[in-house]
Amino acid sequence: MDVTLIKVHGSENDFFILDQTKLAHRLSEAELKQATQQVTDRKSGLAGGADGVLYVDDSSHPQVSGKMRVINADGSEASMCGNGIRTVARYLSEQKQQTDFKIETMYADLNVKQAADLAPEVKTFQAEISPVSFQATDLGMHVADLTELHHVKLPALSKSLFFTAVAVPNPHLISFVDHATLLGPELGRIAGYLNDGQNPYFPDGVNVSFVEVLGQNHIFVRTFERGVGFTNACGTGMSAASLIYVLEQGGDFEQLITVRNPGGMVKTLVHQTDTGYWMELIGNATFVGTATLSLDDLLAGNFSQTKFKVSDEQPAYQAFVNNLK
Ligand SMILES: N[C@H](CCC[C@H](N)C(=O)O)C(=O)O
Repeated sequence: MDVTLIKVHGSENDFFILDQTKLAHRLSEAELKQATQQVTDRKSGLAGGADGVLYVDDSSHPQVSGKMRVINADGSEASMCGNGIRTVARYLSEQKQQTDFKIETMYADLNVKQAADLAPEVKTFQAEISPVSFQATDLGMHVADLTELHHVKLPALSKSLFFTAVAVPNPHLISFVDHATLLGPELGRIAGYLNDGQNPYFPDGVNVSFVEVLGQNHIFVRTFERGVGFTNACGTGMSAASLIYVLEQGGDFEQLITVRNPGGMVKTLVHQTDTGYWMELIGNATFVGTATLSLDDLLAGNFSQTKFKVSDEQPAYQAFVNNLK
């Protein structure tokens, strides 16, 4: 059985899209994990590897155009991927000739829509990021007897930093830092510990982001992702950071927030309802190239004979990034 993989990225947080509806039969859970670990490997994987694989399927929910499952590079499954859902939205938009529709994810059917291009030839989509929860039970967090973590010091992690934890719905730990700390070793040290599988605070791991405020409604987010490590950007991390920026650091509800990241830039909007919060994440959905190979080769990690057909989109994205101030 042949499989087609599309290499995509949102802010250079890169993935392969695998549309299971095109297969003769669905992959087993073990095959999903093995295929992901093989194809994403930065040394031996396909086309330089990736941060994860986005598996697309039909949704059984009414008025929902498709379903997305997120498997991290280490084979663990996540409930959501903000950069990834924008690329899946573009894929489904082109498959189904729709521009405003819903995608089923683990905990919610999320609204997605095509947005005005952020720059010439930079295809742009926006996605609803929700549900949002501060509950320790939704975060897989065990910090003393705290049920929520809002701007608190955790001496076991750092003598000086303050942390807020939020699920969107995947788990995020957010800390606002100065420029030197943003770029320094602390993020890797703290996140490496919280994702070691042994620590008592986040036994299942957590995405950790350091955030620097650059100006009003202008932040920089650097993330160490659960199941991956450092990535060029984390869509749910940037959305979570935007929410905490509004709640704790003077950001504005309902105003576009410019979020810089090592891979580029996205825009976010933070909304408040009478029951809580939700965000919108607006950013590129770049298709880098495609490859078709046998499932056996994918599962075995045999990519040496695989033809990867590069698209013409990356130069436009690079020009967009080069023009960012
Ligand atoms: N590593 C994340 C999933 C991918 C999220 C990130 N790539 C994004 O764009 O939101 C987790 O395990 O929760």
